[in-house]
Amino acid sequence: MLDVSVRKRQGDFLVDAAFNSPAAGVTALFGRSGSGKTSVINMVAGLSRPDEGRIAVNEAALFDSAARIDLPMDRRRCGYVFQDGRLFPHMTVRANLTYGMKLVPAARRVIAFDDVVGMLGIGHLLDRRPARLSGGEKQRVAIGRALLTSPRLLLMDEPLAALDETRKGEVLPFIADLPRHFAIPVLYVSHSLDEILRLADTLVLMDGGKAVAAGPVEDVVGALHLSGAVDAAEAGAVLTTTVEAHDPAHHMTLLAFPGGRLSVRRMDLPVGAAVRVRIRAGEVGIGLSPPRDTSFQNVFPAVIRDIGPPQDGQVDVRLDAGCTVWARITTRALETMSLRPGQVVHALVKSVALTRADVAGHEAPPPQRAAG
Ligand SMILES: Nc1ncnc2c1ncn2[C@@H]1O[C@H](COP(=O)(O)OP(=O)(O)OP(=O)(O)O)[C@@H](O)[C@H]1O
Repeated sequence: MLDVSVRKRQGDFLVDAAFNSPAAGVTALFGRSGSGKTSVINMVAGLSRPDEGRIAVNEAALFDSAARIDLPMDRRRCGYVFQDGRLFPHMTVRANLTYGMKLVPAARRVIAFDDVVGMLGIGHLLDRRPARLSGGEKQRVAIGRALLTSPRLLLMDEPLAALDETRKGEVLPFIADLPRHFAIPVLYVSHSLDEILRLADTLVLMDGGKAVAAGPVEDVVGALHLSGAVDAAEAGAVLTTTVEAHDPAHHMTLLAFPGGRLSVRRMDLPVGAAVRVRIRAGEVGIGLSPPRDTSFQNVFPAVIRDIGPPQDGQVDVRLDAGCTVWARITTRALETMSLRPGQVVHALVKSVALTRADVAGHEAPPPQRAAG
């Protein structure tokens, strides 16, 4: 278990954040700029000292003001990957990597050089200096250097933020595989919902210095929708589904979820694989009866739970289809259809975005849009 409960005044800003998460997989700290994400991760690393609180990884206290524990950075055994890599420019990649390793007594080295180099695909770069690496290669080396300190927790503060989309796509699968491959929990700061949906198991939503929600990603995404922590275009639902069957004749795959089935573009995954999908509110409409003449492949019954406040002529409607799905419709449609809470309707899903296909331990494909 990763246990964080910290209080610190920084000028006018008060960090007062408490959350815990399983010390396994990726825990993401998510929130708007200035919400306190970096402040929290820096306190975990030992780069900044809370006024009071407790930080523990699997019962090992790194900081505990009541017990007067404040381990120095090197004894916290946290690997840290920064946004800008921070490699030593005068050293080769090999020297950068072994630098991290030599910081740790040989008896405590549980992660092997060859394993890290092989897993990150950086064997051909070992004799180069950082100036001759691409941004994505630099970040892979920075991750390798952090791993080779055999940390008990890997901290990553926006490690992809400085990369373009292509480079991000290169590095992201490595980060996704880290926790399982090396059995290391990762605490990951990002303000990109796409990244978080690809990577995270647990989501901590930060707002105004506080952790306002924490839990499995699928649960907390509902809170994101309500809190305004994501832009309207990004808001929606995230569901974990299971591959139920393939329809090779139509190049489709059927995904089972609590409300029924979703039909998406064919995925190369075995039946039974767990797949995380995202259904943006703007991609969902509402019908009073199941439409017969439509190209929509994904239509399922649902009950209206809430109708949000109107904004720019649109409202978000919270639907219960065995799990929460949001639909964004016009206020005019709301009035002409006389929609109200408790009513049984049909959700019409225009498209489903696949965000992660390894929830049950399978390889993650690149994100793709699937016609629905
Ligand atoms: N040393 C400091 N002294 C005073 N205020 C600080 C200090 N460090 C951070 N702050 C303030 O604390 C708040 C939270 O900053 P923090 O960097 O933790 O946010 P963040 O969520 O990581 O933001 P971003 O996504 O932009 O990196 C900000 O208002 C910032 O100005």
